[in-house]
This record gives sequence, structure tokens and C-alpha cells, in this order.
Amino acid sequence: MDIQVTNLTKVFGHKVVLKDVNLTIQPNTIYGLLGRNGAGKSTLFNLLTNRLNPTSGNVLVDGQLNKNHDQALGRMYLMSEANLYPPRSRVSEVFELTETLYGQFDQQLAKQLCQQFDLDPRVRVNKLSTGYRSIMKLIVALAVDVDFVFLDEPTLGLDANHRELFYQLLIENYSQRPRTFVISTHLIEEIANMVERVFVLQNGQLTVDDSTEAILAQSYAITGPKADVTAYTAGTNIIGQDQLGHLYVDYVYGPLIADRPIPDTVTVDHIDLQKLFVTLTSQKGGADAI
Ligand SMILES: Nc1ncnc2c1ncn2[C@@H]1O[C@H](COP(=O)(O)OP(=O)(O)OP(=O)(O)O)[C@@H](O)[C@H]1O
Repeated sequence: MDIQVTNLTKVFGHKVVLKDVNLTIQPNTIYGLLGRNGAGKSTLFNLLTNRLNPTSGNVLVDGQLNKNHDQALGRMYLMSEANLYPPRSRVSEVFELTETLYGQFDQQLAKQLCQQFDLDPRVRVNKLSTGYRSIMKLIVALAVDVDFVFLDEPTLGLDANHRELFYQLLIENYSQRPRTFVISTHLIEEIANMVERVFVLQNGQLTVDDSTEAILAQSYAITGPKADVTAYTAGTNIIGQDQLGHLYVDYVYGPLIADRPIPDTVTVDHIDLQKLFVTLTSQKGGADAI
């Protein structure tokens, strides 16, 4: 089962939030969905799971429109900020409710995760702190047996220990029961080691859709005296610049000119995902300029 997004556009009033987005979400893959505040990540999740209707374009699950495909929608779970649970229900009742809605829920795993996070399943949802409310939703997302799990800012409100525990449990859980996770987050360095593919939303458009490996392999910082750097990077896809004291840096995303010799004064380094993302999305005309 795969999800194909074709020419997806979403307009709210006069605001174009997603513009002609095309992407495919494959089975058994962990994706990172990156984008600045307001870039349209939550909107994309809501369109994928049929909580919103597109202005134009389609979301196809195995070639069939998601809105006409109840069975496929039952194979997707969206963990989001929205609080959909009756506030007076207990955590254990949320687990039961999810089991009723989705048919399959690993109660034993949920119990074990509650112990690991020190969450008492008898507590009422409206008595939970923000962090523990997120933990409860994360436990649901890991224990519900679906093929596509969408995690919208999953670690919001979690302290560093709980964030680390969650990612560790997610990896364990994924290796035992492979399925697809799409994770949107601002804390990119936390997911950089586990995401296999990355989507970047910018200006309502998908500007990066590639494997993490391929992205990192073609992300460079070229450092040296300005004249030498710019001569070396001419004709490449320069996504940003920096001035570090008397040294100048060009950030390049994409291939370098293969047969151009690197001047002795210039160093070529790879940059990490966080730096790439920040550089890409802080360009003029970035996410805020829709
Ligand atoms: N129902 C709505 N009506 C009007 N505008 C909306 C609606 N939902 C979202 N928007 C607007 O669409 C834009 C994208 O919002 P969205 O929540 O998808 O972004 P996001 O990438 O998830 O942001 P963040 O990282 O801040 O959560 C925002 O400018 C938001 O104000």
C-alpha cells in the first residue's frame, strides 16, 4: 500500500498553503517532514488523512481516492495537537476507544510503554500535564496497528529524557513491526539519524524529496576567501552564504562541478541536515512570503 499525492493544492481564503504538491509515501519507511512554522505540514497531514478536502489535486491510496476508501483511512493514524479525546476519560479508556475505532491495538505494548514513561493509565486525560498528554498520544500512535503513522510535532512539551526515550522506543517498535512513520518536527537533529527520506515544504511547495543519504551527500559548505569560493561555486545551486571572520562560506545543495579543481585556499565540507534545512528555508522569499 502506498500513498500518492498528485498536484495537491490547498487554499484558505486568499492564502495558498500548499501549491501543486506531488509526492509518494512508500510502505515501511521513516520520513521526516520539515518546514518552517506555517509551511503547511499540519495541513498536509490533514489532507492525507481526509480531515480536510483539497482545493484541487488528489490523495490516492493504492490508486484510489482516500475519501472514498474507508479501509485505507483505517490504516492511517494521525497524532496531532488536536485533542480528540473526551476530557474526562481515563488513559486506559483512550486505549480502548482507539482499539474500537481501529480494530487493532496492542494493549500489552501500551501498558508496557505506560510503565516506561511512568504514566498511570488510570489517570483522567484532563488531569495530565501537556507533556504527559503528548506521551499518551505517542503511546497510542505506537500501539495502534496501522500501516501509516503521521506524527505532527510528536515531542512537543516533552523533556529531553522523554524525547530520547520516545525515539528509542520508536526505532525498537519499527524494527519489530515495520510500517511507515512520517514525522514533522522542528528538532531536526533528533530525527536526522533515523529518517530514511526527507520532505521539505517551503513556500507551499515541496523543495526537497530525497533519501537522507543522498541529501547529505550533496550538501556542502565551501569555505575560503570570497573570490576563490565564488569562483569555485559558480554555476552550482547556492542556497546561502555566511561570513565567518575573514572567511566566506557558500552553502551548496546539489552537485559540484566535477572537473573543477578545488583551490588550495578553499575547503569543502559536508553539512548536517539541520544546517541544510535552516539554510534552505531562510532564503529570501521563504515560507513567510506566500
Ligand atoms: N482552517 C484554516 N483556516 C485558515 N487558515 C488556516 C487553516 N489551517 C491552517 N491555516 C493556515 O495555513 C498555514 C499553514 O498552517 P499549518 O498548520 O499547516 O502549518 P505547519 O507547517 O504545520 O506550521 P507549524 O510548524 O507552525 O505547526 C498557516 O498560515 C495557517 O494559519
